[in-house]
Amino acid sequence: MGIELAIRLYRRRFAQPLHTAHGPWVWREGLLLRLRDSLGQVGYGEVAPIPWFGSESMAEALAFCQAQGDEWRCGEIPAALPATQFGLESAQADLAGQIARQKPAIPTDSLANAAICGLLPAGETALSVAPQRLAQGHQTLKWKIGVASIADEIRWLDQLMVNLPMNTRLRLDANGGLNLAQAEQWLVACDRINTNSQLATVEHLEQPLPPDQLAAMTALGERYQTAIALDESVATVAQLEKCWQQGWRGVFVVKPAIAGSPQQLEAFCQRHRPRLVFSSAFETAIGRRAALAIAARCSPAPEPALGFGTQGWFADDWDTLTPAELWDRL
Ligand SMILES: O=C(O)CCC(=O)c1ccccc1C(=O)O
Ligand SMILES: [Mg+2]
Repeated sequence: MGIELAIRLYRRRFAQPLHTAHGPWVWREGLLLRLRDSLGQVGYGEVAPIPWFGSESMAEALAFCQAQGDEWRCGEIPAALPATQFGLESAQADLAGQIARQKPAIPTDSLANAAICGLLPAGETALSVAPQRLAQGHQTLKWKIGVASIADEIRWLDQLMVNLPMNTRLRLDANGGLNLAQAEQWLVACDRINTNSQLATVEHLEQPLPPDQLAAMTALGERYQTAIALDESVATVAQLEKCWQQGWRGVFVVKPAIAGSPQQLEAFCQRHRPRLVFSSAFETAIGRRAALAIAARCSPAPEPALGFGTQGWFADDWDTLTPAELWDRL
C-alpha cells in the first residue's frame, strides 16, 4: 500500500480585515493536506496561496491535489503551483519526521515575541496598537502604508516614531502600491528619521514599487540610506534567482508558504547567502510550523526579526490548536 493523501478546505475570517495597498483582505482560504503511510504515520501540509502575490488560485491548487486521487506518488509538482509545492513537500518532510523531530534553532510554538515582528494595523490605528505590541515583547514592528493619503501617513509615521523606544525597529510595507515620486517622498522621510540619533530606526521600506520595477528599486537603494526590501518581486524561488542574477543585493523578504519547493529555497539560500527576512503568508499552525522550520535551516541566526506576527488576527481560536487538533477540527 502506498501513501494516502487526504485534503481539507478551510476558510477563515480576519477579525478585522487586513488593509494593504491591494485593498482589504477579509477571508483567508487554503487547503490542509494529510499524508498517511501504511504504518499509519501521518504528515501534515498546507497550501495557502496568495493570488494577489502571483501564487496559484485555490481552484488550481485544489484541482491539482484532487487529480492525485487518494494516493500520493511523489510526482513532480508544476512550478506554476508554488504554494502547492510547499504544501506537498512539507507534508512529505513531516511524514519523514523532518519537521517534528528536528530541534529547530527557533522553537516553533512558543517563539519569543522579541524575535518576531509585531504587525500593526494600517492607518492611524497603528498609533494606539503600537504600545500593545511593545508590551507583548515585540521590538520590531511592521506598518502597512500606501493605504491612506501619503501626507496623512507620513504625519502618523512621525507621531509613531516619537513614541517608540530607541531600540525599536519599524518596517514599512507599501505592497508595491507607490509610484516613484511617492517612494522618494517616503525615503526622504525615512532617511530624516534614520539620521536623527534621538529616534528609533526604520529598518526597511518593503516593496515600494510594483513587482516588475526592479531597476527603479535598485536605483532608489543607491540614492537613499534606508534599506529597501523586495517582497512581491521575489514571491517564488524562480523570482529570487532572477533578481539575484540581475544584481539585487538588498533585503529579500521570503514567504516560504508561497515560495515553492522548500528544497530549492534552501539551496538558493545556501548558494548565495542573501540578506533574508522570513515572513508569514497568514497560514495556519500547519504551514507555520513548516515555514519556520525552513527559516531555521536557511538562516541559522534568528536575526532580523521573523515576520510571523500574524497570530491573533483571525476571528477563530485555531492559533491555539496543534496541527493534529486543527486537522480534526475541520
Ligand atoms: O511580514 C510580516 O511581518 C507579516 C506578514 C505580511 O506582512 C504579509 C502577509 C501576507 C501577505 C503579504 C504580506 C506582506 O508582507 O506584504
Ligand atoms: Mg510585504
